Amino acid sequence: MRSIFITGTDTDVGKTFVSKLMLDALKKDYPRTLGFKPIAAGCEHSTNGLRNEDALTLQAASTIDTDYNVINPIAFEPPIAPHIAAATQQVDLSVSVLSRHYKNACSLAPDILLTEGAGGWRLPLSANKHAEKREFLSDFVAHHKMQVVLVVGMRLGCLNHAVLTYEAIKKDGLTCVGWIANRCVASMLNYEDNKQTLTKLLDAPLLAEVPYASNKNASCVSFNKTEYWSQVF
Ligand SMILES: Nc1ncnc2c1ncn2[C@@H]1O[C@H](COP(=O)(O)OP(=O)(O)OP(=O)(O)O)[C@@H](O)[C@H]1O
Ligand SMILES: C[C@H](N)[C@H](N)CCCCCC(=O)O
Ligand SMILES: [Mg+2]
Repeated sequence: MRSIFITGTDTDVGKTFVSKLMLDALKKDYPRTLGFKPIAAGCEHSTNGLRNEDALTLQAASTIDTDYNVINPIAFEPPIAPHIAAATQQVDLSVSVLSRHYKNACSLAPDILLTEGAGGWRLPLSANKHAEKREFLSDFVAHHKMQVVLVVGMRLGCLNHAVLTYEAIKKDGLTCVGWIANRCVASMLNYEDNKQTLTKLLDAPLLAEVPYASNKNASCVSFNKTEYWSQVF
């Protein structure tokens, strides 16, 4: 099984949008695909319990048919930082709890498991004055030695966010197998110059470019893979 973690330069940069396109593209070479959204903040009440749009998107794009709760085991209603929602509801958000859910997803024997983060790389799972008592979502990714794909939301400010995220991934001892340029805004001035800058600053290949979809629907855009895509996947 290949275990890929999808991180982004921030919340709302297109991790889910790109994950859906990746799951679509990967099923040719990896028949059993599974998207996994361990923590979702921002859910709607349904008759079956809380439901999150990202997790539903991943569920629909996966070839493995499984229960919602496997794909999204930890769901909070308010669209806020998950550790704050967890504290309010006295829910244990930790690497050990996430690992239990991760093992459950792995037990379905996917050829590829695509785990979508929440927010950016250093998302807190718990906050404590004492550094040794803190946990971050990145600790969970490091614990399972996942390969990381960085989604860069191509908008002003992304250079700083992309370089800092890349540095943190490396510092955590993980491999960023590539980055994806997602045109999440209608127009970015000097887009090509920004893309070229990132190809020089990030020591990881550009795997694909995703055009802007004016209707915000990932089914309406083509996923433009580079020559590096097939080397990585
Ligand atoms: N290439 C694109 N073209 C048009 N709209 C896009 C594109 N990428 C993302 N969007 C839109 O931007 C919004 C944020 O995207 P998305 O939900 O995928 O972000 P995210 O990084 O997964 O956020 P979160 O941190 O909440 O999981 C969505 O409305 C999505 O449809
Ligand atoms: C609600 C939002 N869309 C995400 N699900 C959660 C983003 C948390 C970001 C936390 C932070 O880094 O400030
Ligand atoms: Mg998302």
